[in-house]
Amino acid sequence: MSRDRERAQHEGTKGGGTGGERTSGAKGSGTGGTGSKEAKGGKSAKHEGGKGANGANGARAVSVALFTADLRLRDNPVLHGALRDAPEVVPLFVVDDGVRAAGFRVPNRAAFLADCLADLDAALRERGGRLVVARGDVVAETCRVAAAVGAATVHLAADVSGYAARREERLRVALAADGRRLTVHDGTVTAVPPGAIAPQGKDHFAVFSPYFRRWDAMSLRDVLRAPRTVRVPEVRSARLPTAPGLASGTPSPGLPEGGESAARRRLRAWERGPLDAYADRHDDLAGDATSRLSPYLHFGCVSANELVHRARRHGGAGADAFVRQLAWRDFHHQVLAARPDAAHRDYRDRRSEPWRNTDALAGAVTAWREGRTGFPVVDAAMRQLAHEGWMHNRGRLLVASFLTKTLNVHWRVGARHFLDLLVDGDLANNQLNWQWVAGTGNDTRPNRVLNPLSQARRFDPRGDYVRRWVPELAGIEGRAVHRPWRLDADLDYPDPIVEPW
Ligand SMILES: Cc1cc2nc3c(=O)[nH]c(=O)nc-3n(C[C@H](O)[C@H](O)[C@H](O)COP(=O)(O)OP(=O)(O)OC[C@H]3O[C@@H](n4cnc5c(N)ncnc54)[C@H](O)[C@@H]3O)c2cc1C
Repeated sequence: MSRDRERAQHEGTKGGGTGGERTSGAKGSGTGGTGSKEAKGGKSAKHEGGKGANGANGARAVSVALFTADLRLRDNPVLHGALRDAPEVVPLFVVDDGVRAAGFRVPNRAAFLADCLADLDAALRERGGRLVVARGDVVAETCRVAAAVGAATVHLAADVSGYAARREERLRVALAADGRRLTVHDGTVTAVPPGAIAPQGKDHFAVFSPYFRRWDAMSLRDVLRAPRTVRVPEVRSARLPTAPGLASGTPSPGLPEGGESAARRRLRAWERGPLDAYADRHDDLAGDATSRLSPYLHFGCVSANELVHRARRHGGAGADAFVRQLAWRDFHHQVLAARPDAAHRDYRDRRSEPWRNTDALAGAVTAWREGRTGFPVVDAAMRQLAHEGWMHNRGRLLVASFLTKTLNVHWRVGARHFLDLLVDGDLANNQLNWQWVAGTGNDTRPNRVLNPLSQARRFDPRGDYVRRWVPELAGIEGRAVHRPWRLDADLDYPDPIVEPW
């Protein structure tokens, strides 16, 4: 049975709506979906007596909330579940060697992560607790901490990548071997859990529109309050990591501040400001009219579930359009959950053009990376990425089209560069959006090529976005900035690397 099917079957075993949880462990079935009832009758009793873990005999009862992509106190089913289980909780973050080894810890996301952890620790301290930090293999470290405090249960968010699936399985087996349980919470990372909705006889939706119809009709779980107090038992903790301690290299200068507090400030400003005009303005490159919540969603500083609830309450065309974008996020997550290899392999290839040899195009790829293609709107977007670790969605679409459709360079080359820089760099959203643009994903128009010039005229009609990011062209007024090759001016700006069309 696929992971999603299994999850779907057990969806709602506890918690209902989109917030199911699966507990497994002690009895040793080794697979998920045993349901909390069965697991509670398991070997955990051994710990109640043996290690003084559980409250039944009057001893201390402890559980572990393992934070991963849910670095928040509000609306966090993992923390909520751990606190429901036991009066004392270890809020644990493991600086995971596996993430670093896979090349996913890069300076921009490391800087953001360091902010998130500091903010989470401060929020826990306000509530009488603190964040416990460990370093090393996430499974070994979690088991070590659970054993040190005599925890019967570890709580974890369900997540979709192949790495997350392996982590969950390894943790389940290792904890069960030690007589402990793992409870996995759906609806923590996404609003609607992957697999909760699927077409008849299939494990995921490959097309967005029918997915959205079902997604929109789902009743979401209620938003959970942040706990008032968190009691943490005595346990050794490493120091809070700093950005340089998480990844070497210099972060981009214009990164946003990470953490749940910063996410709440951004959310409030977004709701008071651009949200109402989002339906009309979200494609305006210079307008800064999108939420910029993507890094906070990626690290779980705010939950997608809460954002959907709040937007629906807010109402209006802007909020509806915003909810639809959040559904795109869930859509890509359910594809990756069902097809983890889509992170690296074509989901399906319907392109008419073959890929070109990247070595032969090394100069063009470097120009693309550095924002020196000679197409101002492409270069502006690439320079925004380098400076802010973030790029406007319209920019992402057109630079990805330029690389994969105009230069015919494989999408993996562009996706890797994005993952190296994006502070919201996310395996599901990044790889599957790249595939969508490249014509190997779910796009219904696989051979569509975005023309940089017409895109620029449409989405940067006055040229403000280009002038903001390409200082060599800052003196050119109006939309003429989009075609510098037509100007009779001595500009320190490259000629187009391909013939403009
Ligand atoms: C080639 C390419 C690569 C991308 N890589 C990533 C990535 O690594 N991480 C990432 O979070 N998004 C990625 N996106 C999707 C999208 O560009 C960003 O989510 C969006 O620009 C973030 O800005 P925002 O928070 O202001 O978005 P808003 O417009 O305010 O949208 C709200 C939220 O909806 C979600 N969302 C919006 N558009 C999309 C979309 N097309 N697909 C999935 N979710 C979406 C995001 O979580 C976003 O924060 C990529 C898109 C493309 C075309």
